[in-house]
Amino acid sequence: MDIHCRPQNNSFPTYDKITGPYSTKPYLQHFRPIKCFPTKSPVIMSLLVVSLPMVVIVTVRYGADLLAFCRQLFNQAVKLTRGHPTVSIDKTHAFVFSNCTHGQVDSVLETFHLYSDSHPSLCIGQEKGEFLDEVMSNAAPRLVLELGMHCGYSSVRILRLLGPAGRLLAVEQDPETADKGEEIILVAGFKHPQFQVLTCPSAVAIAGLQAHMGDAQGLDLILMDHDVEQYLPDLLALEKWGVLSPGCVLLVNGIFCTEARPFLEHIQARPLCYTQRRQLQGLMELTWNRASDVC
Ligand SMILES: C[S@@+](CC[C@H](N)C(=O)[O-])C[C@H]1O[C@@H](n2cnc3c(N)ncnc32)[C@H](O)[C@@H]1O
Repeated sequence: MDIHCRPQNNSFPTYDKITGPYSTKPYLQHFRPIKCFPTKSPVIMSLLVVSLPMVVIVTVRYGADLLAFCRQLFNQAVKLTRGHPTVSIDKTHAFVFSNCTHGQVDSVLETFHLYSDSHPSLCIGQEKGEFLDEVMSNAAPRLVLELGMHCGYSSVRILRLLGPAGRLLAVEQDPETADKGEEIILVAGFKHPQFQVLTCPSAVAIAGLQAHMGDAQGLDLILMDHDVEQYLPDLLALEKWGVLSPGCVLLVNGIFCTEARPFLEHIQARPLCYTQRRQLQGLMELTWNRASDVC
């Protein structure tokens, strides 16, 4: 294919609709045809024919990954240039509410991911979310307590893996955040008998927990993702009120924070009561061995 380059004397030609660009006779002398694609070469042509299917296969197979990678790079660059803006519950809620498909739980989670790709977010996110999924699938809990509901991301993850008899008690101390989180849970398609939002500080929720447990014998899984300084007092209160069922799984986020040290010292000093299991990026899985008399 031949193309024409700009005229040397900068007197750029007008576009002639009938004969096409740069082809009217008076201007022809200004242009020097250049061969930009030697299509007549059989070697190049056969290379093209051979490589084209490979390009198509690679694009189909890895196109989404490549796109996601490029998007992440772009978002990181945007974050760097913008500095460190603060987390906005209103913006998180508005984005998820107006961009997800209502009633489709996967769409709600994907929209959260999309938002946190380019905005600061407090949600545990996809990687830890998948870890939470695994723990949920293994434990098959009946009653789950979530401390720190925020905008409902982890609540939605938990609810979608609960069995038909399963229930979630989600605690959030900030009333506005609790309303927004609850709305997102409803948008994801969950109904009120499946979950209850307790709008109060964790200590208050734990003290009154028995009233919300229904016919459940105890808590089977607890996600702690609220105030790290509150982890130990809340664990002690849970022990005191006797609401942990034998084998109860604790998923505790932010375990590397210095504020989490008293909590870690407590469980490490009681190896008969607590078994430390897996850990991912500061999200630690523990089990409570109530069977032991010492606990
Ligand atoms: C890190 S966010 C939770 C994120 C959530 N787990 C998720 O992945 O979507 C922490 C939330 O805990 C709440 N919070 C902090 N201290 C609390 C407390 N003592 N009791 C109840 N909620 C608390 C905050 O208001 C905030 O919304």
